[in-house]
Amino acid sequence: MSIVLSPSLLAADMGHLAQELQTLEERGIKALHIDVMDGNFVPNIAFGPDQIKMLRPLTTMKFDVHLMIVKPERYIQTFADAGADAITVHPEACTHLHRTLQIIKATGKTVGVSLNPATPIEVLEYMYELVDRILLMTVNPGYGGQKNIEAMNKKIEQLAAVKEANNYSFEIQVDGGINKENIKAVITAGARNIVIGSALLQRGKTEENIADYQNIIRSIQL
Ligand SMILES: O=C(CO)[C@H](O)[C@H](O)COP(=O)(O)O
Repeated sequence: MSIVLSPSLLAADMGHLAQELQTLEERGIKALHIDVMDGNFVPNIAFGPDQIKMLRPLTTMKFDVHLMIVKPERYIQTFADAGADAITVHPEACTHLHRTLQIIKATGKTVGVSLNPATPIEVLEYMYELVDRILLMTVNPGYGGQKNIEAMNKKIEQLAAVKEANNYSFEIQVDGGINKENIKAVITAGARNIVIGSALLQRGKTEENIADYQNIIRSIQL
């Protein structure tokens, strides 16, 4: 079973960023989740293309860029040029989701779509074949360190059932409040790419945490 662990940059120690990225890479992490927040779609502000551009030469990890911004189509090329490998947008923030997904596709980056907890998966009914990744938010987006909404496990199962029934190729990603206690439940429900911020990037404990998550993942029988 292949599970991707995607540490969230939001929880990184900004004073020692280069070192943090090196630790992640040395421990086998292949993807870094980068939350972009505009203070409008979500109440918080975080990261822009200039920071991503500066980080790009520091690591070979894939940059998985989650755009929590209104009208993301305005910035997709900018983030692609800055070094994103994967770009994810919210239907709740797009006027024309299909067009926005086509714009991402045209950049050659992988195409992701993310749903807030209150948004049902049915909004994606005609989009499933266009996307490489569906990110189910397991908290309301905007802040790291929030409590996981357990009811989202049912939504993960529902999406996994749609994927299985139709043989779709998209990856199911989850983000928000994932920790050592609940990671097994989200994977059992069907998630295969797990974003973790505050319960992974902890100064002095990051290496131990990664080993713990890798062990938990290895122990899961599906
Ligand atoms: O995108 C988020 C909030 O908008 C996530 O919650 C964040 O990336 C992960 O942080 P944590 O694991 O601490 O919940």
